[in-house]
Amino acid sequence: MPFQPEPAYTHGQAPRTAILLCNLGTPDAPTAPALRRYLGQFLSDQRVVEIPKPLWWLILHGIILRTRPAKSAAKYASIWTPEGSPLAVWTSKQATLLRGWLGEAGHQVLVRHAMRYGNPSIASQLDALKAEGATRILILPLYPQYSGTTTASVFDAVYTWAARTRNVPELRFVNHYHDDPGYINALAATIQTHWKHHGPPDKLVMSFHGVPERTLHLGDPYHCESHKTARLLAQRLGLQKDDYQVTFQSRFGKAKWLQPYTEPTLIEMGQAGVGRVDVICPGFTGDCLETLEEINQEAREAFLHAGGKEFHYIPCLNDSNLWITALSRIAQQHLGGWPTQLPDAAALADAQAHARAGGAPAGACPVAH
Ligand SMILES: C=CC1=C(C)c2cc3[nH]c(cc4nc(cc5[nH]c(cc1n2)c(C)c5CCC(=O)O)C(CCC(=O)O)=C4C)c(C)c3C=C
Ligand SMILES: [Fe+2]
Ligand SMILES: [Fe+2]
Repeated sequence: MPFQPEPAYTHGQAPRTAILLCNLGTPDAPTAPALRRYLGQFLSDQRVVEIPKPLWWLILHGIILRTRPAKSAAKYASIWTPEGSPLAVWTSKQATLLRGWLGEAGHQVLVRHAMRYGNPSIASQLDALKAEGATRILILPLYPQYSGTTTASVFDAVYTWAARTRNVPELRFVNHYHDDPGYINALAATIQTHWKHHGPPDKLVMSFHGVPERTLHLGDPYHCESHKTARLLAQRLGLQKDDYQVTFQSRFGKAKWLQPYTEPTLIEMGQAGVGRVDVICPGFTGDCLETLEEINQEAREAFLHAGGKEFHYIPCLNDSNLWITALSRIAQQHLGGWPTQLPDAAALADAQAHARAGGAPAGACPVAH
């Protein structure tokens, strides 16, 4: 792909630091055509589905994209809000709050959010940050646990953008924060607040998004990081082994995924006489289809149908103060050494002079402007 032309005045630009919060992405509307576009992009990513391309292309276009979009659209319609898809709403809100939090802490950094699939795309937001003058960009995925299927795929999109960019900003990447004390503390506080009003359940289920089991054997740390999050959270809540259970949800396809599976486990619990379960999804930083529909609707119904008495869904961290505080600390740790103040008056005047001259400072370029 040819490199895009870029304005030459950026040669003399004063440095600015930026953060790009990245999430998975969501369809633009709860309709079959929007779902087809979204799922087509998502499920064509070889990080997500590792089946060899020609065979997978046939299955994806011949079967999945003919049947799944309409079914998924109906599920999305059941959780859609007047502002849009919950995942998009929370992600955008988190970026706005993080900008404010960092500003309060005296850091004048640019903050935007992007989606790996759908809109706003990672490439469009990196272009926008560059146009706003960002010369250093921290890539911060909203996935606490690293997985090749999610985190690395975000990084791929950044590398692809960089590979077609002439003047590449400095880039840093956050791999994970599954054991970050602020993140664990924010989760614990959400649960404790719920228990203050409702008392503790018979069982706390911590449900993480699943991945194919083979990725664990091929070196993906996601399984271990999910279990570490759960262990730290249980410790922080003072729970014993029998008080909680880690499960994996959202299985896709016929292959074996990480076990135990969330819904079958809840059914077993209902059948075994567990009266009340509380379910939290610590791997999701914002509520979305997988938590609001799959857990709070489908899994709830399955548990109650199997004999369970009470099902409490504990929402994701979303816009909680403790979570945004944790996120801003995680960002600040990774910004270490990068200036986070607006350029001083002299640097700005210098940059403006270069911009007016249409190029770099006099004498700094090998050619006259
Ligand atoms: C096909 C394989 C999939 C893998 C591997 C996978 C991993 C994975 N996903 C998330 C987070 C989210 N997934 C969401 C939706 C979703 N996930 C898959 C498939 C895989 N995910 C599909 C097909 C869908 C779309 C919905 C559907 O049609 O069923 C979402 C919600 C998006 C939303 O719009 O609300 C999130 C978030 C993680 C963290 C993860 C691996 C660790
Ligand atoms: Fe997923
Ligand atoms: Fe493990």
